[in-house]
Amino acid sequence: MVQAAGRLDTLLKETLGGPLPLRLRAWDGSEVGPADAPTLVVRSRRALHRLLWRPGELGLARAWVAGEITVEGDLYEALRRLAPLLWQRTEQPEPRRARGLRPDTRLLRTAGQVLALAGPSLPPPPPREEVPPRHGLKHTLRRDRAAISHHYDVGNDFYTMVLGPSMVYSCGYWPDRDSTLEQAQAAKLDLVCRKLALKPGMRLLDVGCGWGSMVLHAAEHYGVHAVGITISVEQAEFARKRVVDAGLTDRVEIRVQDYRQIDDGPFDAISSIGMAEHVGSAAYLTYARQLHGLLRPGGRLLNHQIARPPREDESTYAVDEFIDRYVFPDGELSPVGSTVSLLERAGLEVRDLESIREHYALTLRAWVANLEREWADAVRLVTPGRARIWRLYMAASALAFEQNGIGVNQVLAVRPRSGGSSEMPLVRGPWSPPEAAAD
Ligand SMILES: C[S@@+](CC[C@H](N)C(=O)[O-])C[C@H]1O[C@@H](n2cnc3c(N)ncnc32)[C@H](O)[C@@H]1O
Repeated sequence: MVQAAGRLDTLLKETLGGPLPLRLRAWDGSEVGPADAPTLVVRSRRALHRLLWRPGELGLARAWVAGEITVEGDLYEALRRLAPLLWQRTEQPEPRRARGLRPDTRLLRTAGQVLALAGPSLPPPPPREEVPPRHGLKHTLRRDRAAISHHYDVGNDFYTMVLGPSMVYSCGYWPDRDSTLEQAQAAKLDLVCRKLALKPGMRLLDVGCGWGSMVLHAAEHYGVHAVGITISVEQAEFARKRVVDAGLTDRVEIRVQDYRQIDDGPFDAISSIGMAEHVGSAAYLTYARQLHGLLRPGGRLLNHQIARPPREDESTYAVDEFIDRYVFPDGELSPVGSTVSLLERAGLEVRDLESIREHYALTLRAWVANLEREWADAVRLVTPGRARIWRLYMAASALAFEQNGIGVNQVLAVRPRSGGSSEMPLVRGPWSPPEAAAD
C-alpha cells in the first residue's frame, strides 16, 4: 500500500519551493523526514486543500487554525526551520491571487495523487475565526473600533490567563533573563514613568491603556492624575474595576475613547505603549499631531511601538496576511525611522530612542508558556481555533524578534517651549529614580 507521508512530502516540497525541514506524519500514520526534527503532523486531508488554494503561510495557517495540522516537539524550532521557506514565498508576487485563487495544475496533479490515497476530495470549510479580507486601510473611528474589538474583546479571563496578574499586553523590560514576567512588566512601566519624569500632581494621558496597568502604576508610585483611554469596552470595564479596588478613583479615570476624540488637554506627559501599531501609516501624522496638540509646551511623549525594517521599495510592503486576517485586523508596522520623522513633522523633538527587541522575545515566550500551561481552560474560554491562533502568532512573533525580523522601540519626544527649551536635563544619564514618588 502506498503511504501518504511520502507523497505529501513531495507535494509540500513543490508548494513551499524546497524540502520540508521537519519530520512529517500523515493521517494514515506513515512518516518521513529527519528523525531528530520536530514533527509536522497532518491529521486530515483537508489541510491539503488549504495549501493548494493558498500555498505558503496563509494556507498553513488556515490548516493550523482548523486543527488539521499541528507540531509535535519544539514549536519554536519547527518555526525556525520553516521560516526561510515561508518568507521566501510570501516575498514573491502572487499571480494566483490576481487570477482569482486558481491553484496551478502541476500542484493539483501531485495533490490529486495524495488525495486519491485516502478517498474522494473534501471541500474545505472556512475557519470561523478568520476576518474577511478588507480592502484599503481607511482607519475610520467605526472601523478601528471593530478591528480592536476583534482582538481585545475575546474575554478578560483569557487575557488574564495569558498575560498573568500584571495584565500588560506589550513588551516587558527584563532586568535579567531569569526575571519573572511580572517583574519585567513592573520594570517596563516604571521605566516609562521615569523617562516621562512624572511627578506628583502631574496630568498623565495613557493612550491605548489596555487593562489600566500603566495608569495604576503611575498614580500609585508617582502620584499623578491619570487618564487612560481605550476603544475596547471589555478592557475599560476591567480597568475601572481595578481602579476602584486600588482606591484610586479620585486620581485615575478610564474612558472608552478614540485618540482622535480627546479634547481636554493639556497633559504634562503622554504614554502610548503598544498602541500605535493600530494607527496605520495613513493616519500616523494625524496621531502625532493630536498627541503634540494635547501636550503642554515642555511636556513629554513616550511612544513604545513595534517596528519593521525599511524596504528598498516601500511600495512592496504588504501587511502579513495571517496576522491581518486572524490576529490584528488593520494593524500595520512601520520602520522606526518613519515613526521618528512623523513625530518630528508634528512638531515634537525626538530626544531618545531605545531598542528593546530582545525583551519582546522573552515576553512572548512567557505568554506562550502561560497559554500552554492553561491550554484546556484557554480552549474552553475562546474556542480551540482561537487558542491555536494565539499560540502560533505569539511563538512566531517571539522568533521574529529574536531573529531581528521585527523590533520594538521606546521613542521619547518632547514638545519644545516656544523659545526652544526642552526642559530636559543636559545629560541623559540613567533615568532618574522615583525620588519624588508619592507613598
Ligand atoms: C496592545 S494593547 C496595549 C495596552 C497597554 N498599553 C499595555 O501595554 O498593556 C493596544 C491598546 O490600544 C488601544 N487602541 C487601539 N486603537 C485605538 C484608538 N484608535 N484609540 C484609542 N485606543 C486605541 C486598544 O484598545 C488597546 O487598549
